[in-house]
Amino acid sequence: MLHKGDALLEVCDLTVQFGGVVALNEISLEIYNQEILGLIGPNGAGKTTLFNCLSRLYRQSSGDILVHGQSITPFSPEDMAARGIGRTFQNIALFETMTVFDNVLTGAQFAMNCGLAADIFGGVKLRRERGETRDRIMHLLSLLDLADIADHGIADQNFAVRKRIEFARALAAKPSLLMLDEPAGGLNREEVAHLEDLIRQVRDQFKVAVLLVEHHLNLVMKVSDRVVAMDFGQKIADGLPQAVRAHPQVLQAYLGEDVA
Ligand SMILES: Nc1ncnc2c1ncn2[C@@H]1O[C@H](COP(=O)(O)OP(=O)(O)OP(=O)(O)O)[C@@H](O)[C@H]1O
Repeated sequence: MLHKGDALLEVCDLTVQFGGVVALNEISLEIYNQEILGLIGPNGAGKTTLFNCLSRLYRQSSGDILVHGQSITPFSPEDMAARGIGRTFQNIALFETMTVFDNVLTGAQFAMNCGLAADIFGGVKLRRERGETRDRIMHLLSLLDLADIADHGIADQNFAVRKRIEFARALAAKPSLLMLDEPAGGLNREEVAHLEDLIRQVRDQFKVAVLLVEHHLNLVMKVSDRVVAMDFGQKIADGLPQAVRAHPQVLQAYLGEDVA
């Protein structure tokens, strides 16, 4: 049984306003160690705003976010990786001129808080010579079925492969929470099934908690230990996937969409 004291991350009465638009309205939720939390909600519910606030790309108007009980309000996005919060992006931003291996290596550099791009590029050769980092990255690449293309460039890789590379890069930073922003976007049915296995495998092997923001409801319901549903910037349900799926306010929010 999970207790509040075990929370890895706590969102406390968080409000975000863009001019007159209240994107998040006093939302509170917790993420526990090594749990997979799915975050769902129709368009405009506030999922991306919350995600960006957790990454410190956005600043809240009021409320707080705690990681291991400590407020992350003063931190920058670069600080977050060093504090064990990793993320992937909806629109993949990989370094096009670098190899697959070196792209993943940049994630390991973030973990060491070498946030500046200059440090990353300057440090690549040095890092590469360090056996432990290399072995760890090769292990990650194997797990993600990328080992065979470790020395290949990014430019030739298709969308699904790029997503796995981004996944590997986020894990290279040794996060305790991995935030996945619509990882199923643009994937076919087979690739989504693979992603489902991958998310569980990653949680089990790397002992990370996972926050999964996703429109693909079947994936969320299958893979998550717990699901939080949002609508109009508020939390409308929080519980086991089947209970959230059947929740009247969730059904109402998704009226006309295939949630049941
Ligand atoms: N940068 C911004 N400036 C102004 N309004 C914004 C900004 N970002 C989000 N919003 C507004 O905040 C509300 C929540 O948007 P958000 O993108 O967080 O929802 P979402 O649940 O991620 O939606 P989607 O599933 O379509 O990505 C919406 O009304 C949106 O128009």
